Amino acid sequence: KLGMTFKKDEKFGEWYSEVIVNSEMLEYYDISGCYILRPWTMEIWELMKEFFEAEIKKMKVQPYYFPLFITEDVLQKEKDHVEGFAPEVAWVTKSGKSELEAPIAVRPTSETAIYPYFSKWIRSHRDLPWKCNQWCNIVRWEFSSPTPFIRSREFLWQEGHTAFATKEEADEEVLHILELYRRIYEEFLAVPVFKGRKSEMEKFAGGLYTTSVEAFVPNTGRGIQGATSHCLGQNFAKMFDIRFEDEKGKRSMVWQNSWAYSTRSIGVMVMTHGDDKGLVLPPKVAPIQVIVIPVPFRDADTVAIKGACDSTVYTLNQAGIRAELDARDNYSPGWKYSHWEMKGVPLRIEIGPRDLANNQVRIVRRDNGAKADIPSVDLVEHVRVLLDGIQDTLFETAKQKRDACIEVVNTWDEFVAALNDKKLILAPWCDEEEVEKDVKARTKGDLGAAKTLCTPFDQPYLAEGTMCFASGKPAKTWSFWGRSY
Ligand SMILES: O=C1CCCN[C@@H]1CCCn1cnc2cc(F)c(F)cc2c1=O
Ligand SMILES: [Mg+2]
Repeated sequence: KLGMTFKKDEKFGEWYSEVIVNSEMLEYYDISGCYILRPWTMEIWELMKEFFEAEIKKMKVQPYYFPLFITEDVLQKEKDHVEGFAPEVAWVTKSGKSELEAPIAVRPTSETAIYPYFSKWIRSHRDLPWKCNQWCNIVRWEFSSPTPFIRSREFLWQEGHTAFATKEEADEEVLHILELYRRIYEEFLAVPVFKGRKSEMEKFAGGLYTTSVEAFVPNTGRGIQGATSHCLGQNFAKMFDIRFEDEKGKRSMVWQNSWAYSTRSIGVMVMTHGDDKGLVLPPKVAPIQVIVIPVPFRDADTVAIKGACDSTVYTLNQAGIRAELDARDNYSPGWKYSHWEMKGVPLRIEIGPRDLANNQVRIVRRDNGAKADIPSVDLVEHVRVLLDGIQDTLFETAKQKRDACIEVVNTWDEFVAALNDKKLILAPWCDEEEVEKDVKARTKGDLGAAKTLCTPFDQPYLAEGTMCFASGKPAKTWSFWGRSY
């Protein structure tokens, strides 16, 4: 389908749905909250995975695959970690016509599937640090309105689960992984994020503390958790009896972390960069970075043009640039321009008789529409510079837009006004959970309540005597607040 019906700044929800379908990323499915991920998505997912997998391999993280199914007893093992989530768990109760002895859960996360085996495998300090990661699908029967990529009943993620002899080692890894997540968002998806710590209320209940990278969607004024890196402390070691014998023969509980990012990241990228012509892909995650299109003229030498296109694609591929040729004779050049713009391909190269005669190509940027005639001899260098330029421009533009949404507030009235103004709020907070609960209660509404998004590691100066915006008590920290996905 060519051309968009909806505009990003007018009907964001409809625009988003149209972009991901028209760009052939995703197809709707007959089960609510479930979606078909098509090659254009899977190739983006694989490009991110290539980076992340290489980085965790440097950390000696080993690949595993644990079963999709978890017995009821095992899942219930950790009460307070699962209890709040119980409504989201999907259960298998039958096979064919016969009832199962006991219902079996489909994994909503894999702690309870994995940790009994950590208990069995980890015996000595020589087994530590233990580092495990799996790439898999997860099922959570969410009830709030589903949004493709952002909130679905099944999604793909990686989940890392590690164990250490000391807290120091665990703390260090939490931040190392969080930096990888920042890089995935900022260096690959060109999406600006804040690193920070979740509040006691928002953290993973089963853990000691949670860190996250937080993104923001200006169009909806909602924050969104991009990825999480938790320190679990020794909570799960206690529950699952995961102990090791140290050098002196003393048995101690391990210190654990768990960390994940998911296909949600792809949805955030679409929302951030897409425009009214469709998807806009950052080159680092573009399955096709350059599409080459022959522009034949009635009596022009179509064979020579095709030859020039082939050699252009070949030269770019040899240079490690993902280039493809669209020589389909059943579509016009104009149709192809719109089609590949809809799919968000960063650069288009047009080669027609004039280009051939002047031994040049015409290059068009997807992000800003700029056109340039480039001598074929300097092609690779120019394309590399252009791709890097697009990557940087997308990030800087997104960062500028996100920063323009930040509102520093000091009073409740300013907070409410900023919230209704779809702002990302930075406010001084007394860091008390009761106050956080109170803010949630006072901002309940059909758009959802305000909550803390994170306490950013990068703290602005907090002047002596600054009061909490909500309680009037002495503020202890600056925190980001807002509505969220
Ligand atoms: O966020 C991560 C990183 C990867 C491993 N897991 C942690 C914590 C997941 C928190 N969480 C999140 N959602 C859940 C949904 C459920 F239905 C359920 F039974 C349990 C959970 C649940 O534990
Ligand atoms: Mg959830």
